[in-house]
Amino acid sequence: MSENPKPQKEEQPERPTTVQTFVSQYEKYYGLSVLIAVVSIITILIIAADECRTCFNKLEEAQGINGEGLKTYWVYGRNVESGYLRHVFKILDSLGYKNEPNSTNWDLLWAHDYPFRKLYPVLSNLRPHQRVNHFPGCGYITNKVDLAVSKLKYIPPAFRLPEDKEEFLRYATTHPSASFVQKNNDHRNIKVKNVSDIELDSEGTFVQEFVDRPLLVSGHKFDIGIYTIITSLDPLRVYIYNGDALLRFCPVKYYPFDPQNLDKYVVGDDYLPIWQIPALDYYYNDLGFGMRESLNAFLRSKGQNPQKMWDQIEDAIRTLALAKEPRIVDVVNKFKSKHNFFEMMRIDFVVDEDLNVYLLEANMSPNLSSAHYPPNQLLYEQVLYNMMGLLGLGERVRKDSLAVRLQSEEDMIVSDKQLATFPKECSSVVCKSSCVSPVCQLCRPCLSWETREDLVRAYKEHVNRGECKRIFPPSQLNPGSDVNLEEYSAENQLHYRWFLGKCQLDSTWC
Ligand SMILES: Nc1ncnc2c1ncn2[C@@H]1O[C@H](COP(=O)(O)OP(=O)(O)OP(=O)(O)O)[C@@H](O)[C@H]1O
Repeated sequence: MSENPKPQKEEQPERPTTVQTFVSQYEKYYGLSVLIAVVSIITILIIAADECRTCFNKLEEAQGINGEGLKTYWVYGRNVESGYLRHVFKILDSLGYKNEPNSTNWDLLWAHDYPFRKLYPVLSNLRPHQRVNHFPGCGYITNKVDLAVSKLKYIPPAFRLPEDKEEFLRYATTHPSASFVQKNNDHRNIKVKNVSDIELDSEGTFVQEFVDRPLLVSGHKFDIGIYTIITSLDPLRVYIYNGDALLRFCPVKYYPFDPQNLDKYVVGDDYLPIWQIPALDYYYNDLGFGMRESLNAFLRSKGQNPQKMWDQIEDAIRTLALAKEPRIVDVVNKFKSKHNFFEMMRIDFVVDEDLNVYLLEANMSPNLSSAHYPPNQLLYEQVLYNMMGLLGLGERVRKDSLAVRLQSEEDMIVSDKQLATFPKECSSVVCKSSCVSPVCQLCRPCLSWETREDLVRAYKEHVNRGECKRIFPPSQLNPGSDVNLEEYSAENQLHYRWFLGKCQLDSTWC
């Protein structure tokens, strides 16, 4: 034995066979491949995650979430910088909106001018939550000629010239005591004329019977402007701002009447404001009544019943909206969804000595600037505030966008039980077995998705209506509204019935 043993001979590896070489090579490359695959998958995942984040950001952007927690609006109109929309901006600001001039992701477009021709590519493809303050085709109501010659109840007879010249002359012959005003589309410079002075061949004009014997206050003729909001077409829902009305007086006393003196019978830009009318001074200036209540108090003091006048005004608005609805719907149908649009206009009336009401004009973008008459600021802001509330543009639930977020939030605001009506009928055998009967159509199993959505909107409007009053569907308590369901479209009949059902459960819906 040697003391220093030789280190054992290292075991020599066995020399590999061809197959073994192949397997070993394969394992080497396989390991590498797995490594490459794993690295690739991780890379793909990282890129995908990043993409997802971008997508999500884009989605948020598309929904109008701007990270600052503010809803956004966009303005369309000429010379907006001059400030005539100041009160609109103020209300939007207080409701948590910010102006986004360069974005397409706005929640609300406030258009002072008719926007649908110039902005058709944008407005024909709106996202569900985006709202615009006009309906495409609203001109069927607000265009002066269209309105005047529509031969509707409450509108003084009017004739398009030169087309209806013969008809006009026949009318003038059979109504020898009538006098007329000739107007054009811009309506300016109207003047009472004898039939012989009317320019019968003047293109683009119309002639309208003049409402004589107007109701006077302190000797002044006046008109009444009613702020009217159409929230939906097909089914139709129309509201008025019921907190007040705009009363504008002619600057010069009506009698002795002189057709040459327009200040006696035309309410112009420099009208006499209510706070300068002696007979209303106590009600308006001392008691703090609004314009509407001041007039009511004045009429009552003369032994007249003002309700006669307001009932006719509501009926006139209802009649007008119902008559024009189908034509506006035809235009709206060229757009992606009718639910993007609403309308707020001011409809002007004159009243005669017997409190008969005449509808003269519907202004598409009524003046909301108090620059000329600063005390009107409160009226304009209250009209806007109540209108925004009604339309859900100033919801109580704080949102970054008008886009719907959580279903649970929506359910909290309105769920099936709020929409349920006619409990007895809906649990009857008839409604259990079929949806044919008109009332059964409102029971939950029979409600289409689209109808349910309409009812959700109607419900929200009712609870958010503030000082707005529903004019259509008409109140079931209003004796002035003789409802003839046959004259309504199927959608409007269904909607009317639902309001009737709500009214039977809770009188605030009547
Ligand atoms: N047919 C009529 N009968 C009696 N008065 C009329 C008639 N048409 C117009 N007027 C008077 O002339 C005023 C202005 O007419 P209208 O509203 O038709 O035109 P406008 O110049 O566009 O007015 P606005 O400033 O209200 O837009 C009315 O407020 C009313 O006092």
